[in-house]
Amino acid sequence: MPRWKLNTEFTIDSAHFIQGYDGKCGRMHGHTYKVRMTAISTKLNPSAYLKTPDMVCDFKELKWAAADFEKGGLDHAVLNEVIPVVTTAERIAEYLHTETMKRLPDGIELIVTVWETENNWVEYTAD
Ligand SMILES: Nc1nc2c(c(=O)[nH]1)N=C([C@H](O)[C@H](O)COP(=O)(O)OP(=O)(O)OP(=O)(O)O)CN2
Ligand SMILES: [Zn+2]
Repeated sequence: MPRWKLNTEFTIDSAHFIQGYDGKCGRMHGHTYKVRMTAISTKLNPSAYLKTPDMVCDFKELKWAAADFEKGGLDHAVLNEVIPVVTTAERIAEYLHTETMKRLPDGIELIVTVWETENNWVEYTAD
């Protein structure tokens, strides 16, 4: 069976602190998070901009979080004010997965990878 693996990467500059963390990460600080979205599908779909079934999904739908906070994304947001759970990289990846899946056609497997620093990253998939 054919299988497409669509990838896009973007960055989000944002502030956060980890509630309950007994150390420096418990204080407000910032990261340039790098995010990779991997969308896997065995069929192609139409999109809001292309009515024929020729995309896994539109890259635009995978990159919504890269937009400015005031335009619905997470760039230049205080993550603690947006994400309703503790803002570890693990939970940020889970949140991005949940919110992105709402924007995608059915039948897509999504993998979200979030780098908090160059050397620290997490990968999230919902099974
Ligand atoms: N499993 C996780 N561990 C930590 C997370 C996380 O999201 N998941 N987050 C943090 C903090 O947000 C912190 O900002 C990161 O700190 P740290 O890894 O210490 O990064 P530094 O670049 O400052 O590293 P140094 O070794 O202190 O220079 C912590 N842990
Ligand atoms: Zn941090």
